[in-house]
Amino acid sequence: MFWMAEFWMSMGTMMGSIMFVSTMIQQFVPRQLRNYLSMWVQRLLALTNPYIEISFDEYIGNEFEYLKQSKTYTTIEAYLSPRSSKLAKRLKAQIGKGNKNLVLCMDDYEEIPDEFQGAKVWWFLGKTVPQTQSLSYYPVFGERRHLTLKFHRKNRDLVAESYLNHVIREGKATMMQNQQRKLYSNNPSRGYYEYSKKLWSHVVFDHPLTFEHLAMDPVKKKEIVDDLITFSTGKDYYVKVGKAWKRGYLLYGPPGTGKSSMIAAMANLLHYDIYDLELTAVKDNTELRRLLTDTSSKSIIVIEDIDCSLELTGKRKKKKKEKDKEEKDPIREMADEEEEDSKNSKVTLSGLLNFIDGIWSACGGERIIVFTTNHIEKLDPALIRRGRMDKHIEMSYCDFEGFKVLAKNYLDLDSHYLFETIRHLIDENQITPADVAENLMPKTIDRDSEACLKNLIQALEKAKEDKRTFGNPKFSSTNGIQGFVNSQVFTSRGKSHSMIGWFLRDV
Ligand SMILES: Nc1ncnc2c1ncn2[C@@H]1O[C@H](COP(=O)(O)OP(=O)(O)OP(=O)(O)O)[C@@H](O)[C@H]1O
Ligand SMILES: [Mg+2]
Repeated sequence: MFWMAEFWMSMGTMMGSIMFVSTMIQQFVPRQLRNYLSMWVQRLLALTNPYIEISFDEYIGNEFEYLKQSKTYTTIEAYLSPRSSKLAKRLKAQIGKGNKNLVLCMDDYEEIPDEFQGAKVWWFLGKTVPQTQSLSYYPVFGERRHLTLKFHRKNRDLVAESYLNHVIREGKATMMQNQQRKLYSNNPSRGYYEYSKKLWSHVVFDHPLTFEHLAMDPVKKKEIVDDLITFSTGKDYYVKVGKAWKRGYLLYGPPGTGKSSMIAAMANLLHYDIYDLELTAVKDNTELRRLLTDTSSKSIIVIEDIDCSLELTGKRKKKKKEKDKEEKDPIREMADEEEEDSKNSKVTLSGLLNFIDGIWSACGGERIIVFTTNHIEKLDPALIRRGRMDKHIEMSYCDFEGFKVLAKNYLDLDSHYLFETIRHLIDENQITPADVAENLMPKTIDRDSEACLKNLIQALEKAKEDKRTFGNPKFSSTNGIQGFVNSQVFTSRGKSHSMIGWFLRDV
């Protein structure tokens, strides 16, 4: 016991002496000499210390200017977040973007190890606390954190050339995943928004639909997913072949076959924003260009019902003019024309072609352009030729494979004795996935699966009966009962069915 007391007493004396010497140095050694001495001490330590440290500050700037949060720091923080939650002993919890979930990150003065290609490194979160507190609007005099990366000097090249790039790449990917995605729609060029100069307005895009939910041929589905992933990871390839980093998809098929649903699945797969472009609200080609340059990269630009959009700019106006010509006096006619011109979009086909693949589409890159249509045969071949619309995807009626996907989604069923009956009926009829989905949707609180399957069988039998009476239906109705529907009904309702309308309906 006695030796312990003596040990602590001598320790105390030693600490006291160190403190005394350091106070003396602070008091009597001039600052410049102090800095000089400290530099030499650091150099001597570096000779014996085999570890190298790189520090990343939370804020950029100095005390005399407004401090900006460093993007590098936040990216590294995002990279470390999943590792911290596994490895750090003390963690801080923050609410993630959109108040959705808790994000864990390491607490101050914590250290976590990481490994890269066999090399071990350590990350340490430190902070500098100001000596004196003063009031400020800006975080100038507040606490400043810094992340320090420590590694052995033999790994210097590996860290500088590969590891840091890996950290930034992964960090950015994590940030993308945590980010809330947006569904933008263009504002009409006349009216309030013209003065506020806001071309797009947005809502949070939070649609749960993924490729797994989509009822379609599994081989085709895999091909599309592969194509999208190849595109999103193909930056270097596009640079190599000298192409703008964009890809066009044309989705065509009858109503209710999943064209809009596929756009949601694409956005969810790639974590891209969606820009739903309503062409009829665009004043002219110049505005179309401005809209494009105002989109961000990592986005899907959608023009729904493209056949209806183009019709509005040309043919329909002409017909009306011809009809009215004989009935009106010339002055009235001119005034009406001017009024109509100011209302109608003057976007031309060539403007749209420029929009897709002209020099304007090269701004920024990483954009997907999607057109949807119920009538591919109505589209100008120039608009959909490969290179503009690189991939043409036909969305079609539901087959048995598609039904199985929907039965799993809606009823959590992999098999059922009624499946065989449905297989025969589905092969004999044309029914859209939207109709199948509607029939499979439980209508009672007990979610009786068998009743839903019977509903579907009933709808399919009715469709069979109708087919016998009226012939093959052009399209199915979307109220769950198969019917003979004139295709004109769908053409005329076309424009009101924009992506945003669909999104809000589905949410
Ligand atoms: N292939 C599919 N897989 C899964 N669900 C589908 C599919 N097709 C349609 N649905 C269901 O039907 C609803 C309507 O489909 P969606 O809006 O995607 O059709 P659409 O092809 O865009 O139709 P329109 O041509 O009228 O715009 C969706 O919300 C979804 O619930
Ligand atoms: Mg649609």
